[in-house]
Order: sequence, then structure tokens, then C-alpha cells
Amino acid sequence: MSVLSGKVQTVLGLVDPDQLGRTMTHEHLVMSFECSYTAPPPGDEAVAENPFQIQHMHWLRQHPYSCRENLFLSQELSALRDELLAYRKAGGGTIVENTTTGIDRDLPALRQLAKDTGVHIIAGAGYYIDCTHTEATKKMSVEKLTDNIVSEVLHGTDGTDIRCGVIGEIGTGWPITESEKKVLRATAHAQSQLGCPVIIHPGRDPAAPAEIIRILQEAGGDISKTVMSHLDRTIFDEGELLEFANMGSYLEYDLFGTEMLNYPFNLKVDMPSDSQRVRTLAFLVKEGYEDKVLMAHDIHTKNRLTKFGGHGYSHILKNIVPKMLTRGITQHQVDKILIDNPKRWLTFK
Ligand SMILES: CCC(=O)NCCS(=O)(=O)O
Repeated sequence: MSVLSGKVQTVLGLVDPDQLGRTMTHEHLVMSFECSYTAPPPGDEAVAENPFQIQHMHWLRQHPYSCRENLFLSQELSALRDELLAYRKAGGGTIVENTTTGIDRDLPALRQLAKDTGVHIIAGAGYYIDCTHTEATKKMSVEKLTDNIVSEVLHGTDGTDIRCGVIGEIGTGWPITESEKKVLRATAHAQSQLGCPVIIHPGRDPAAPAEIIRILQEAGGDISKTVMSHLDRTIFDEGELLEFANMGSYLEYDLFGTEMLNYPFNLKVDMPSDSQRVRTLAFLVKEGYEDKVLMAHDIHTKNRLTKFGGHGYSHILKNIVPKMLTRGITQHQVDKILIDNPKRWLTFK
């Protein structure tokens, strides 16, 4: 039994799980997503260089990764403070901040945002996808990676005494690289030492989530305390979704607010609309998975902030929940998805 057992670890210290309230389990507040820059379509270069004007907002929603300036959420601390205050006003209590090594995690900024706004913020330990692994990271043994992750939870992160409360988002692509497999095994080893929550970013292929669960399971991970993120752009077939759900992880729909015609990271994927996401949640609830579903917006670009005409961190609470209630999901089930499931996942064993 560790000192963390039965508690949730925020950037301001340990809290009782009952204090969390409504929780978005997959957001970013301070990060950069430069690693995913994608060249704009031919002819659109001038728009990409001059993005934040009302007449360009539709273009930005369609091509969020083709404008470098849009990829630096870390430049928007004042807007983020306003966002979190609005989130609290809308009934939000907690945000899990999924920024890991490789995409510019900033623990002191998260601590300041938590102090300024009263929102509980839980930071993420570990490593993002392969292209952000340094040469030094790629050379590390699973044991060394495990030690690093454990230390980020027990002692502090990035040279501070601020501790992470989850492992992840742990990044993987498709196919999963050797370096990513080592990080997954280290994640499982760290989780079995700490009894902590884990959250995974899968590659963009329907086979990726199950393959990741197998790797974690073989390395001793606790799948019942693991979240599979981004299912909205990964598994589309209902039969395949139920087969994956049977493996026992939490099932996260975390791209609420993103609607784009051409998903640049996998042109074969049709990104669903929010209405289609709600329909999938209703399907999972009907099939008996109401204790496994989680929701979030995964905000990781500036154009999604209300300052730039975006939906902000309160979109689910303000717009999506009312829609869920008209689509066969009860208030009790909504509370499970937004309060009880996050609380159970985030509590250390
Ligand atoms: C760091 C943010 C992130 O990885 N978001 C996932 C975007 S997507 O792969 O679902 O498009």
C-alpha cells in the first residue's frame, strides 16, 4: 500500500477522489504540436501565414496543422486561464493534461493555472510518439525508461518537484516502432509498481488499439486502469468496436469539437461529426459499457480556443451533454461518464 493509494495526484498535490467533479480525461493546456506540422494545400500558403482573422477561421478548422503558429498552445497562457475559469463556471472540476515528453510539457505553467483557476489539473508522465523520441530516449533500456516514468510520478518532473498523476498520453504510431514498444513495456512496469492510471494514444489503424493492449498485458499492465484514446478516428466498425471493448480498457471519445473533411494524418479516415460521436456513445451505453466510456476535446491547437472562435473546453458540458440526453443516454449515465468513470480511473490502487 503506497502513500498514493486511494488518492488522485494533481499538480498541486494529492486530493480525495470525491473532489474531482466533472472531468475531461484528455486535454492539453500548455504544449506545442510542431512535430505534426503538415504543408498547406498548394495555393493556400498565404492564408497559413496570416491565420487568425475571421475570414480564415473555416480554413483553420479544415487545416489546423498547416499553420505553424496554430501549433503553439504554450503561447496562450492568459487565454487558457480564461478558458479554465469558464470551464469551472460551466460545471467542470478537473482536467487531465496529457502532454508528455516530446511535445513541450510545462509543469510550472500547469501549477500556476491550477492555482489561478481552482480547476484540478493532473499532469502526464512518459513519452509521446516515436518521431519525438530523442536519440538518448531511443537508446534507453526498458528498465531505465521505467525508472524515469516512476520518478515523474513519485518525485517530480522536468527538474521540478511537481508530480504527474497519470502515465500518458503514451504515443504510438502504426506500425508501432521498437522505441514505442519499449516505452509501452516501461509503462506497464511502472503501472504495476505504482497502481496508477495509464492513457494511450494509438496509431491510426483499427488494429492498433488491440495490439497495444496485448503489449501492455504481456508486460504486466493493468488494462482495467488503462484508457484507449482517440477511438473516434480509429475504430469505425461496430463489431470491431465491441470486440475491442471486451478487452477491458476504458473507451475514450476525445475529439469532440473537431470536424474536418480531410483528416491529414490518414486520408482514408472520415473524421466523424459530434452527432456521430454521440451516436457511438449511445451505442456503447446500450451495449452495457456505460462504466467504461470517457469523453474529452483533446484541444491541441490554438484555433479551438474561444479566443480564436473555437469551441473551448466547455463545449461538452454546454452543448454535447444536452444532445446526449436527447439520444437515449440518461443523466445518471452522463454522470457516470463525466464523474464516476474518471474518478475510478484516476484513483491510485
Ligand atoms: C498531442 C495531441 C494529439 O496527439 N492529438 C491526437 C490527434 S489525432 O491523432 O487524433 O488526430
